[in-house]
Amino acid sequence: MSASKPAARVVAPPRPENPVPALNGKDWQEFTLKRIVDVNYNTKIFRFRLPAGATELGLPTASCVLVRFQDGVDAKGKKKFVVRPYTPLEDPSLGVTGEFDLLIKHYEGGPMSTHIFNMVPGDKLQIKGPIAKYQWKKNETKEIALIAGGTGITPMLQIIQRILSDPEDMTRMSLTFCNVTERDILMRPYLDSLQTNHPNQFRVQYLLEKPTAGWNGPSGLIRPEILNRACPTPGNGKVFVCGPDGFVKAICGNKNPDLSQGTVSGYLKDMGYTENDVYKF
Ligand SMILES: Cc1cc2nc3c(=O)[nH]c(=O)nc-3n(C[C@H](O)[C@H](O)[C@H](O)COP(=O)(O)OP(=O)(O)OC[C@H]3O[C@@H](n4cnc5c(N)ncnc54)[C@H](O)[C@@H]3O)c2cc1C
Repeated sequence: MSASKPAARVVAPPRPENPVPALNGKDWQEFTLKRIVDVNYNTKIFRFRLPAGATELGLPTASCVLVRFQDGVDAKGKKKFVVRPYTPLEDPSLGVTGEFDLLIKHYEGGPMSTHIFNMVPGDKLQIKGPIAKYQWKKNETKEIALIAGGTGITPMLQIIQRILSDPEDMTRMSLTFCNVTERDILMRPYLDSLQTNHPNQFRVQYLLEKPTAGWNGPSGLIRPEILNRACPTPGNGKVFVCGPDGFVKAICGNKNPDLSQGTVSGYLKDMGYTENDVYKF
């Protein structure tokens, strides 16, 4: 990929000079669901309205939020809550949209995803944050690889959008998006359009575990040959990894139980990458 900046950019209106963030890091706040957008057979986008006065959600890239709903009371009459982390789909601080999106996959019997899938526009959800995961700094490296499995695409989207929206950020990105079948690929038209509009800066490869007839991309499980195609050479860029535990474990080893990064193991270690080269979401 060449370093020249393409003309077309991610559609993001300019950030106001004095942004007012909705999130304050400590309080649970209620956000009203505005719209639901179908993505595929098990995943939808839930679009929430920012509260009056806020111009952005207030997330550093890349961060997640905590979501909760009350699930009855305990024996002492104290409220019980189900709490889960989610990664807003795009970085709302990129522009004044008055709203933000959560991309959520439904897990059969999963309390939070079932609760959210039962919501209708006008319903409210309690959200707290942000929880900063990785503090992206423009041009901190020339090249990055983003390796995502399933809904692990969400923090990658924050990084991609942050970089493509900043005319001064020349970082080149390679996304490897791994899914079970073709219909599991989330946001594919959007990702393809980014590749078309930013050919010098963004490329995507899809890997399917169980491809159907006619699939002419790579198939099988993630493995060094696929990673080799995507990753900068060790020491020359960063590799971001996000997905189910078994996926992350095979690629670079899981995070520690206290959620610190831990050492790099798995394929990336075998390929020569160290803790400096890898970030696990
Ligand atoms: C930092 C972080 C950010 C996240 N961001 C998102 C996001 O943007 N969108 C999104 O849809 N989810 C995201 N998740 C997962 C989310 O927090 C919940 O775990 C998920 O929605 C299931 O919650 P639940 O209460 O419905 O089901 P649970 O009762 O928690 O789980 C139901 C079943 O699904 C399985 N399961 C749960 N989560 C996963 C997973 N990620 N991969 C594979 N199997 C899983 C469980 O093992 C269980 O069998 C994120 C998780 C983390 C840790």
